[in-house]
Amino acid sequence: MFTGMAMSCYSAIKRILVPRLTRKLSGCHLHTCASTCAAAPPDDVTHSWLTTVGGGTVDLTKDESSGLAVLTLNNPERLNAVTGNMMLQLANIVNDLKDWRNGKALIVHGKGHTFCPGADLNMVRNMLDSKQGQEMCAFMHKTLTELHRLPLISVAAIDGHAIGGGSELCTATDFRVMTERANIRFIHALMGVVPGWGGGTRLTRLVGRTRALDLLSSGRPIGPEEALEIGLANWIIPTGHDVVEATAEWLQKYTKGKTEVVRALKNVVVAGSELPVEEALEREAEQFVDVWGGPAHEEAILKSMKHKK
Ligand SMILES: CCCC(=O)SCCNC(=O)CCNC(=O)[C@H](O)C(C)(C)COP(=O)(O)OP(=O)(O)OC[C@H]1O[C@@H](n2cnc3c(N)ncnc32)[C@H](O)[C@@H]1OP(=O)(O)O
Repeated sequence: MFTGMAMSCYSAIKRILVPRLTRKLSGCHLHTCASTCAAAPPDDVTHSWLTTVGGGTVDLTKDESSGLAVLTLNNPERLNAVTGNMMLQLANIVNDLKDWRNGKALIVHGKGHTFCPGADLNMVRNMLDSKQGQEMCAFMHKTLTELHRLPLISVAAIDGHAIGGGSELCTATDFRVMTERANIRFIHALMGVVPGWGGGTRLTRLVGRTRALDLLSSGRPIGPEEALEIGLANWIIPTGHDVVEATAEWLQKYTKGKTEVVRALKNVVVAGSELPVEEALEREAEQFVDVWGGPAHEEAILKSMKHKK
């Protein structure tokens, strides 16, 4: 009997603790899952030529008290096309945001009245050899996957064009808001390629198989009304408002809670949408334990409030 009990204790410990320890030891959490890491080339290989393609910057401002970060693609002469240098800066910013403990939300937008027309075509023209294409794709694929998994509620604020890689970038946030004059365009097929920054997969999950195939294979622009109707966009920014300010105000309904609760909720949703169900359920339980009895929970229980609205 003792042996039987010991065995069942052992298997329970093995089932619950070993995967957690393994994850901790390997440093593999939601941001850096092994499958995505495997897609990327060694960093030094890609960095060596990405640094040679300059122009533009990616800027980040972080407000420690509200927990809101604003990421700006800043290459307005080329409508914020993404150069190699900007790809590296974007990856560094995503890494920085992973460790930002006060972070609750992120707005991604483009400088001037446009979002992003994808990769810098001047760069793309010089890298038609498939090895560089593969390296650039793997680098952006990893960066945007990690952006998508950040424990922050993220929104792409789209004014003007989101084309090619720009349309892929806007699928890497949790929400998309658009101005009346904005359009999202998966132009890839008309350029003789398919999405390579993870946007094809994210689009399919967002709008479903048939609609994704329609948008990807036609390469037609999608305006704000249609984007809203098919669930690609979540709000239309009223004309005449500052895009970032209006988006920050719109976001507030999602970020009223305490930082740890907002972050835990995002982690639950990432796990629920990406992991096999048993693993996702385990992650959800872990996030629950993390916030149970915490300051937000204690405050709410002590107030014993009624939720009438
Ligand atoms: C896996 C990733 C794959 C990719 O992302 S590949 C890139 C796909 N993107 C594209 O093909 C978009 C190309 N651009 C366009 O179609 C048009 O510029 C666009 C966005 C409709 C805007 O048209 P307009 O409003 O008439 O503006 P415009 O054409 O005069 O552009 C203003 C300046 O911006 C430049 N620009 C636009 N998109 C760019 C890009 N992707 N790379 C490099 N430069 C780009 C454009 O060349 C022009 O510069 P300039 O005034 O000629 O010096």
